[in-house]
Amino acid sequence: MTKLEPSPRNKALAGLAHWRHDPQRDAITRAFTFANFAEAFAFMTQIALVAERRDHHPEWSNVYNKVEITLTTHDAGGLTQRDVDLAHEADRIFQRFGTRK
Ligand SMILES: C[C@H](O)[C@H](O)[C@H]1CNC2=NC(N)=NC(=O)C2=N1
Repeated sequence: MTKLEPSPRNKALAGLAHWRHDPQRDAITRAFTFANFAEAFAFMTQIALVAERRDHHPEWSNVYNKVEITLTTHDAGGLTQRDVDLAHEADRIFQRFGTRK
Protein backbone atom coordinates (compact mmCIF):
# COMPACT_ATOMS: atom_id res chain seq x y z
CA MET A 1 0.00 0.00 0.00
CA THR A 2 1.54 3.31 -1.07
CA LYS A 3 1.02 6.77 0.38
CA LEU A 4 -1.77 8.81 -1.17
CA GLU A 5 -0.50 11.61 -3.39
CA PRO A 6 -1.66 15.13 -2.44
CA SER A 7 -4.51 15.28 -4.96
CA PRO A 8 -6.27 11.98 -4.08
CA ARG A 9 -5.42 12.60 -0.43
CA ASN A 10 -7.17 15.98 -0.42
CA LYS A 11 -10.14 14.44 -2.18
CA ALA A 12 -10.32 11.76 0.52
CA LEU A 13 -9.96 14.34 3.31
CA ALA A 14 -12.86 16.32 1.89
CA GLY A 15 -15.04 13.30 2.60
CA LEU A 16 -13.81 13.06 6.21
CA ALA A 17 -15.16 16.30 7.64
CA HIS A 18 -14.52 15.43 11.29
CA TRP A 19 -10.93 14.38 10.80
CA ARG A 20 -7.97 16.74 10.82
CA HIS A 21 -4.86 16.10 8.84
CA ASP A 22 -1.44 16.55 10.42
CA PRO A 23 0.85 17.25 7.47
CA GLN A 24 3.96 16.73 9.61
CA ARG A 25 3.09 13.09 10.22
CA ASP A 26 0.73 12.66 7.28
CA ALA A 27 -1.80 11.25 9.75
CA ILE A 28 -5.47 11.96 10.46
CA THR A 29 -7.06 12.37 13.89
CA ARG A 30 -10.59 12.53 15.22
CA ALA A 31 -11.92 12.81 18.78
CA PHE A 32 -15.13 10.90 19.62
CA THR A 33 -17.24 11.70 22.69
CA PHE A 34 -19.67 9.26 24.32
CA ALA A 35 -22.18 9.30 27.15
CA ASN A 36 -19.86 7.40 29.46
CA PHE A 37 -16.90 5.04 29.65
CA ALA A 38 -18.91 1.90 28.85
CA GLU A 39 -20.02 3.39 25.51
CA ALA A 40 -16.53 4.59 24.69
CA PHE A 41 -15.08 1.17 25.41
CA ALA A 42 -17.80 -0.63 23.42
CA PHE A 43 -16.88 1.60 20.47
CA MET A 44 -13.21 0.73 20.91
CA THR A 45 -14.05 -2.97 21.00
CA GLN A 46 -15.86 -2.74 17.67
CA ILE A 47 -13.00 -0.77 16.12
CA ALA A 48 -10.49 -3.29 17.48
CA LEU A 49 -12.29 -6.19 15.76
CA VAL A 50 -12.33 -4.35 12.43
CA ALA A 51 -8.68 -3.33 12.82
CA GLU A 52 -7.57 -6.87 13.55
CA ARG A 53 -9.58 -8.28 10.63
CA ARG A 54 -7.96 -5.73 8.30
CA ASP A 55 -4.51 -5.98 9.89
CA HIS A 56 -4.59 -2.21 10.13
CA HIS A 57 -4.45 -0.71 13.59
CA PRO A 58 -5.22 2.68 15.09
CA GLU A 59 -3.11 4.77 17.39
CA TRP A 60 -5.56 5.78 20.07
CA SER A 61 -6.17 7.00 23.56
CA ASN A 62 -9.14 6.88 25.87
CA VAL A 63 -9.97 9.15 28.78
CA TYR A 64 -13.32 8.26 30.40
CA ASN A 65 -15.91 9.05 27.70
CA LYS A 66 -13.49 10.28 25.02
CA VAL A 67 -11.62 8.30 22.41
CA GLU A 68 -9.06 9.94 20.16
CA ILE A 69 -7.99 8.00 17.09
CA THR A 70 -5.02 8.73 14.85
CA LEU A 71 -4.62 6.86 11.59
CA THR A 72 -1.53 6.57 9.44
CA THR A 73 0.16 3.64 7.73
CA HIS A 74 3.45 2.93 9.43
CA ASP A 75 4.72 0.65 6.68
CA ALA A 76 4.16 3.43 4.12
CA GLY A 77 5.23 6.38 6.29
CA GLY A 78 2.00 8.26 5.74
CA LEU A 79 -1.66 8.24 4.84
CA THR A 80 -2.96 5.46 2.59
CA GLN A 81 -6.37 4.29 1.40
CA ARG A 82 -6.39 1.85 4.32
CA ASP A 83 -6.47 4.79 6.74
CA VAL A 84 -9.22 6.49 4.79
CA ASP A 85 -11.28 3.29 4.77
CA LEU A 86 -10.78 2.72 8.50
CA ALA A 87 -11.72 6.34 9.23
CA HIS A 88 -15.00 5.89 7.33
CA GLU A 89 -15.61 2.65 9.22
CA ALA A 90 -15.00 4.42 12.55
CA ASP A 91 -17.47 7.15 11.52
CA ARG A 92 -20.05 4.50 10.60
CA ILE A 93 -19.60 2.65 13.89
CA PHE A 94 -19.82 5.91 15.83
CA GLN A 95 -23.17 6.69 14.19
CA ARG A 96 -24.62 3.61 15.84
CA PHE A 97 -23.98 5.12 19.28
CA GLY A 98 -27.02 7.26 19.92
CA THR A 99 -26.01 8.15 23.45
CA ARG A 100 -23.18 10.54 22.76
CA LYS A 101 -23.37 14.00 24.25
C1 LIG B 1 2.98 -7.09 10.02
C2 LIG B 1 1.69 -6.31 9.97
O1 LIG B 1 0.91 -6.74 8.89
C3 LIG B 1 1.94 -4.83 9.81
O2 LIG B 1 2.87 -4.42 10.79
C4 LIG B 1 0.68 -3.99 9.86
C5 LIG B 1 -0.08 -4.08 11.17
N1 LIG B 1 -0.95 -2.94 11.37
C6 LIG B 1 -0.67 -1.74 10.85
N2 LIG B 1 -1.38 -0.65 11.18
C7 LIG B 1 -1.06 0.55 10.71
N3 LIG B 1 -1.78 1.61 11.08
N4 LIG B 1 -0.04 0.72 9.89
C8 LIG B 1 0.71 -0.30 9.46
O3 LIG B 1 1.65 -0.10 8.69
C9 LIG B 1 0.39 -1.60 9.94
N5 LIG B 1 1.07 -2.65 9.57
